[in-house]
Amino acid sequence: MIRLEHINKNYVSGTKTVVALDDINLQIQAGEVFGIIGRSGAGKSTLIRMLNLLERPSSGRVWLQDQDISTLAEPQLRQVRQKIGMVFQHFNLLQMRTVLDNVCFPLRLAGLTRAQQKARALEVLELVGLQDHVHKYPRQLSGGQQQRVGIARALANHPQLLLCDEATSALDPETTQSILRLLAQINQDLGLTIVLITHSMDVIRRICDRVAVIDAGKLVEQGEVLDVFLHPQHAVTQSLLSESGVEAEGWQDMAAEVQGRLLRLSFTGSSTATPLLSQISRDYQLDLSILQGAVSRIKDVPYGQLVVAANGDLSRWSQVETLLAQQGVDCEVLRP
Ligand SMILES: Nc1ncnc2c1ncn2[C@@H]1O[C@H](COP(=O)(O)OP(=O)(O)OP(=O)(O)O)[C@@H](O)[C@H]1O
Repeated sequence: MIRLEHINKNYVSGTKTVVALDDINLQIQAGEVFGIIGRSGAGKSTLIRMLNLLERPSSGRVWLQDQDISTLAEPQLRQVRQKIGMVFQHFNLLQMRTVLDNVCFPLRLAGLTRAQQKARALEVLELVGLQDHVHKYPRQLSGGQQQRVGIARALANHPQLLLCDEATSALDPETTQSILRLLAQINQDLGLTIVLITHSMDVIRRICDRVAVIDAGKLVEQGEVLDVFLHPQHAVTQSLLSESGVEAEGWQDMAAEVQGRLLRLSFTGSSTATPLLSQISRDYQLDLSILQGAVSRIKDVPYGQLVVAANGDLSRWSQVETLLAQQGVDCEVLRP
């Protein structure tokens, strides 16, 4: 759908050059929800703005379907941008215009008549659940409702791609959930490709199919959300996960106090509901103590991680490993 090829972006201010993006290669598939996560200053905003060329790369190419859009002049780019909607952290609504007029705005720029603008605006406002608020002004709406207007405006021109720039960062947790549910529904019902940037692993966990981790302008890790959550490779990914409380970490502090073989067990899907530990304990006469645990969901898939100490006769350990593998549980030996 959209592909970044060897993208570099430098900002020069005075004698200083800031390398905001360093050789980024990224491919986003049609129909997926793709999350980009990183710490403050990592380059997330610069990266998402490359996808609609609100920022031009210092070098490298941006492909939308089979077209290299990085070489287009502004007038052609404006046409391409009509197919790429964008949602902003602080909504960016016109305060002196009604909800309806805010959504009509991009349709007017696209050359639709007033009647066509109104018909389409009402359609997308209904889609985001704001049909009863069309004549209000932004200041009369809650933050979540304002973001719904932002989403309706972004959807007005039937985009193929929706970019969300920290779309839920200014919202409280409950409103964040309702906006994330709306984005997931739009992705499913309209088949719309969504790219979002966030500093929250919770946002990634709730709606993304794939994730890329960016650190100091470099893409340090990417993959399916489930794989990255269960087997994070890069130190930044590991610390973002452990801060978000969705990874079973912190076991090191307790490891010295317990004896036996230390294991990290990763469960997904139906294996999270299987009483596997009691079965192993009973059948192999092992004492199992849980040092750390986290159980959650990635999109609709339950998953969990447990750090467990196993004590007793470990001579039949290979059978335990076979049983775990048969049940789809990944077993990593943290201490033999
Ligand atoms: N217009 C600019 N001029 C100079 N430096 C810039 C400019 N925009 C961004 N930068 C720098 O580029 C780097 C990446 O910034 P960017 O805003 O993309 O990061 P971010 O991950 O989105 O951060 P945050 O989460 O805080 O918004 C930072 O060091 C930032 O200071």
